[in-house]
Formats: sequence, structure tokens, C-alpha cells
Amino acid sequence: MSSSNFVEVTSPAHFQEVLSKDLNRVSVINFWAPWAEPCKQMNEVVVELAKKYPAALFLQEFLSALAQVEAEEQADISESFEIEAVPAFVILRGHTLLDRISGADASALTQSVAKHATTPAYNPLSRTDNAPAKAPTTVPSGLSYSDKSETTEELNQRLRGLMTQSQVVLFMKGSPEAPRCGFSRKISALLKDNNIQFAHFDILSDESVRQGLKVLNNWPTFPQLIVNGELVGGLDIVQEMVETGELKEIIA
Ligand SMILES: N[C@@H](CCC(=O)N[C@@H](CS)C(=O)NCC(=O)O)C(=O)O
Repeated sequence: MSSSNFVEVTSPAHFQEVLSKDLNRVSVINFWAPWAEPCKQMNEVVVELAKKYPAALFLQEFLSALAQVEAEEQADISESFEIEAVPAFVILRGHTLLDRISGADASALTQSVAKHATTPAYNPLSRTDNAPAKAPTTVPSGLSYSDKSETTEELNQRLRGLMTQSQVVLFMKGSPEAPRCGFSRKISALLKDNNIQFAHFDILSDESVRQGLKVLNNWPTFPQLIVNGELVGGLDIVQEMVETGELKEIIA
């Protein structure tokens, strides 16, 4: 049995080359990192899907870059698909985006692959009617704002409540046990290593909190560490404050 539909991506050039070989072929890109526990389970799902759909291509994109501290070292491929946490999946036909799935949602991935890998490619040459050609489906990027009808004032009040739920609160992607971004993984390990007790909030679970905190704290990224209700900073600042002993001072 051939397993040539299961491919480890080695570079952006390799990725482009593989996709360009057959523009009608459906590809499933698995963005994963070894330190993110949910990826292990999803990798197994991907192996099974690759067996079930031999005509589709399953590309494995190992995101060591998301685990690194320097944002500029982020891999080009994950950046171009705006991958902000692992695991994440992108489904393409040729270079056309068909769907994206964020998180360890095995059933959403299975359903999406079943839908796209078995739908024949749209081929304008075989059309027999005069209906206008349909554009490929655009899929929500997963970045949509929460549909809660909350005023800015109410949101800020909720954010202040979350920021003061404990002396030290970490707003992060995922949880300390299952971080979904390298920066969040590093900061929670740093706090644990320094025996700092902290509460955490997964900003990927609430888009209003995610966007609202950026504005309220005037800080564009996560993680955000809050001490005594005030923003201290992200990973770089906290790392520095641990080294100088300053963090322990403000917590004591
Ligand atoms: N140098 C930053 C790195 C953090 C960072 O770049 N975070 C990005 C990627 S996880 C982020 O939160 N982007 C905004 C977002 O995802 O909403 C730090 O010290 O914390």
C-alpha cells in the first residue's frame, strides 16, 4: 500500500512544490508542535484520515518556530495561514483555501476532510449550463468576535474582574497544562519554576476578552501577566524581571 499521501513539509519551497504538482488535489495541512499535548491525539487522527482518503494529500508542518521566543523566527507557512495556536488544520484544493479548523477538534476535522476530499473539483470545461461560475467557498477564519451583546463598559468591568481574581493572573493561549503557543508555554513554565502561584485564563476561549484586553492594557499580544490588577508585561518583560528579582519583589 502506498503511503505517499503523507508528507513532512521540509521548507516553504518544498510546500509550494508539493501543492503545485496537482492543483485539483485536496491537501490537509497539520500544524503541530511536539510540546502541545493535544497535537499527539490529533496526529493519530490525521494518520487514520490519510489512510481513508488516499487521493488527498496530508502535509505535516512541524511548528518548532511557534515554540521559539523570537516572533521573527515564525515559520513562513504558519504565518501565511495566520496560525496562532496549535493544533490547527488548513484544507486546500491546490492553493485555494477550503476550510480551517483550530484546536483538537477531531470530529470537525474528520467532517471537513470527508466533505472536501470526496467532492469532485469544480471544472469549468465540463460545465453544461450557463450559470455564472461560483467562487470557492470562503470560510470564516476563526477570528470573529464573540457575538455576546456586551457594551465596552460591561466588557471592561468583566476584564477587571478577571484581572483581579487572584494576585497573579496569566492571560495565555491554552492552559499551563496544555499551552497552545510557545510564548504561553514558556511564561507558565517560568512562573512554575520560580514557585509563583497564579490563576490563568485561556484567551482562545473568549474572543471578546482577547481583543478587549489588548485595548484595556494597551498591549497587543499574549501572554499578559497581571499582578495586583495591573499589567506587568509579556514573556520578554517577565523573563527580565525574574532575572533581576524584580518580579518576586512586586509579588511579595
Ligand atoms: N515578545 C512577546 C511575544 C508574544 C507574541 O508575539 N504573541 C503573539 C502570538 S502568540 C500574539 O499574542 N498575537 C496576538 C493575538 O494572537 O491575538 C512577549 O514578550 O510576550
